[in-house]
Amino acid sequence: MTTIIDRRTRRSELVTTTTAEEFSADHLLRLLKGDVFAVRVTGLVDAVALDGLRERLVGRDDHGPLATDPQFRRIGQAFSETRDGAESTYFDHAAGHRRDLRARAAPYPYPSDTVRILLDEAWPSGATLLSWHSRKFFVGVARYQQAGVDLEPHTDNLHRNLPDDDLGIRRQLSVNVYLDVPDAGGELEIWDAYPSEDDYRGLSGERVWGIDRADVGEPALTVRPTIGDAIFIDPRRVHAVAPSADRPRVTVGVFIGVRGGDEPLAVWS
Ligand SMILES: O=C(O)CCC(=O)C(=O)O
Ligand SMILES: [Fe+2]
Repeated sequence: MTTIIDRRTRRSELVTTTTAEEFSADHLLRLLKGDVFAVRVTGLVDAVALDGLRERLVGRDDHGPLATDPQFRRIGQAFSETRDGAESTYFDHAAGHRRDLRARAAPYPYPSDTVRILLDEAWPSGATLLSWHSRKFFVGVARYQQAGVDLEPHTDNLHRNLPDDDLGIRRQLSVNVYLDVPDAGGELEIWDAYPSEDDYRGLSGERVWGIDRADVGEPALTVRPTIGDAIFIDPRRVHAVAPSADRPRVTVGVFIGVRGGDEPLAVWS
C-alpha cells in the first residue's frame, strides 16, 4: 500500500503545470536537470484560436507519409526523415512548408509561431530558427497519428542526422501543441531512462527505429494531453505515445536546441 502511494506521489511531481503568462526559463532548466519529466503549459492556444485551428487542421487527409515509416502521417517534413546527404531537399522545402502551414492556419497564428514567441520572451537571450550553413530549418511539423499506430519508446537526437555539425547544440528539448487528442489512448509516456547514443543503439538492436515496449517496462510518467495545451519534454529521455483507440491524434511539434544559458535557443522540426 505504502509503495503505491509513494509511487503516485512521485508521478504527480514529475509533471509541472503552468500557463503561458507564468512560463519561464526556469521551467526549461528544471526539465534539463531532470527535476521534472514534463512541463505542461495549459491553454497556450486560446479558445477562439483553438476552434479556428481545429476547423482548419483536424480531420484533414492531405498529409503525407513519414519517409522513415509511412504509417506516420505529417504535413511538413521532419529533419529526422533526411537520410544520407538528402539534407538539401529538406532545406529547399523548409520555407515553403513554413508558409504553407501558416496559410492553412490563417487568420489564426500557427502554433509553432506561438511557441517561438513564448520561448523568445522566456529565455534570456531569446530563441531563433535553427540554421545550418546559412540554410534555415523548417519548424512546426503537423503530425497525424492515426488510430492504432504506436509511437513506440524512443529518444530524439539532432546529431543522428547531423553527426559532424558545428551547431553547438548541447541539449535538446521537444514541445508539442495538442490540436486533437483521442478519447481513449494517445497518452504521452516518459521513462526514467536517459540512455547514451551507444546504449540507445544497443536497446534498438536490429530495429529501424525505437525500442520494443517489452524491453522498457512501465513508464515513470503518463500524461494525458488536453487540447490547446503545450507539453515540453526532454526527448533524450525515453518517451512514447500510446496508440489512439479512436481517432487521429493531431499535434504540432517543435524541437528546441540548447547551446548554453547565455545563448539563444534554436528551434526546428
Ligand atoms: O506527441 C507527443 O506527445 C510526443 C511526440 C514525441 O515523440 C516528441 O515530441 O519527441
Ligand atoms: Fe520523440
